[in-house]
Amino acid sequence: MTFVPSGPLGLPPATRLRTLTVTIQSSRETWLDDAAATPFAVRVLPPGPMEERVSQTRTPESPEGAQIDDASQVEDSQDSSPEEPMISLRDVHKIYRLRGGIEVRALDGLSLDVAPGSIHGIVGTSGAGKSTLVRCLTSLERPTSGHVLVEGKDMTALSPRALREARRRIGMVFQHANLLDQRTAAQNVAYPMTLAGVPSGNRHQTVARMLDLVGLADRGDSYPAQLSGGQKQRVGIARALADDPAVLLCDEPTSALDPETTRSILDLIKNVRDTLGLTVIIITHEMSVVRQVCDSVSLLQAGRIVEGGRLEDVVLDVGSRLSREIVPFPEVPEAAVAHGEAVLDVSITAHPGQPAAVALLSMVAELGGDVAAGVFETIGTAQIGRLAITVPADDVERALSTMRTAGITAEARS
Ligand SMILES: Nc1ncnc2c1ncn2[C@@H]1O[C@H](COP(=O)(O)OP(=O)(O)OP(=O)(O)O)[C@@H](O)[C@H]1O
Repeated sequence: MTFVPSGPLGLPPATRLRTLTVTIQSSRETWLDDAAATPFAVRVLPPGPMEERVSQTRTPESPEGAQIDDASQVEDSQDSSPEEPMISLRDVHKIYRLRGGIEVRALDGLSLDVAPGSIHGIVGTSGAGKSTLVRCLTSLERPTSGHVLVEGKDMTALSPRALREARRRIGMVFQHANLLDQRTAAQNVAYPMTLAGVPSGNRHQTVARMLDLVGLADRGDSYPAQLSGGQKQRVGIARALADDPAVLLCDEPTSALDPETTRSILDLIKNVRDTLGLTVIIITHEMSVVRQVCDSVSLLQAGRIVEGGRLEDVVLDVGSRLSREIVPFPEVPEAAVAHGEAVLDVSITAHPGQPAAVALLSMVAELGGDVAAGVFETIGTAQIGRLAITVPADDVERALSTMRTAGITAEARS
């Protein structure tokens, strides 16, 4: 049993807290080593009879998929003011056609806006379309239809040359840093700039600045084998930042790290967002990542965003799937439930000055129940509590009705 201090939930310091982690299973794939050292990587796809249907994309600016060679032409027509989203996906479809004419709708009308300077989490189960989304965002793949706008530029309408420029505005961080083993940390950070033809004087300055920013100013001469997993990831982040991106796209950036290193890498991501004013997208299956670092979140399911919004709003919508996964109900071992008792799942929310937990606890006491387990989280200015309440099995309906009348969300655990 662990304890939380009192807060807006109005809990006495000795109230039980047990935080659980819910995982959305997701497998990530390998990225080619050399390609991953560039801001964009080639993904190794599973072998199989896959055939991509490439369609012409029609946009208002480029009828029938005409390509625009000068990015500024697009900028003029799609002015990116501060109020505009930094990233905007509009009705994006990605259809793969397998041999035999079978179609896989990897993205199925996905629309999403990400505000400038925000950290946006995208979660979804395996096969939901996360990798396809990453590839469409970075233009490694072209959507079958729809628009992908980054900084107001429609990536689906640019010529190869303009697209190369636009892609440099997106830095990528992967699950594994994928550093080049034969190069030092500094050389790894410099690599994308070398490819982009940045003069060596500027390169050296930028590398020093980036290594300093990620807390590795004194490790520039170290080779990857001499660095810890967290340090390698820091080098990967420095490399992603070296080409001065506006967007940092992080694909499972902490999935291979232990909890403490995860925390420090997320702090770093937050810090670089604050320092450089970046917009960050984090693809993750770890709800702790969403809780710790995201301002907003989207749930991707079967190629569509089915839930999402500001983290605080999402979590306060206690019945939503995202809310239940970000702040899950606590487990209650069968042995902890006495014969003749039933478990109720109860959710409460509170804001500063509006405590809710004490009222609930006295209601539970009146009902002859008890708190078997509880989880409390503070997100922004809101607090949410998930409690497993035991009540006499004969009193379940009365207990549910009493709580619901008091505006408390409660249901019997099946
Ligand atoms: N090149 C391809 N050809 C055919 N189908 C594909 C291709 N790439 C992805 N798919 C299919 O598109 C759907 C979404 O796949 P995607 O890899 O984007 O999911 P994901 O959310 O990244 O999954 P995971 O977390 O397991 O990596 C799946 O049904 C997948 O089989």
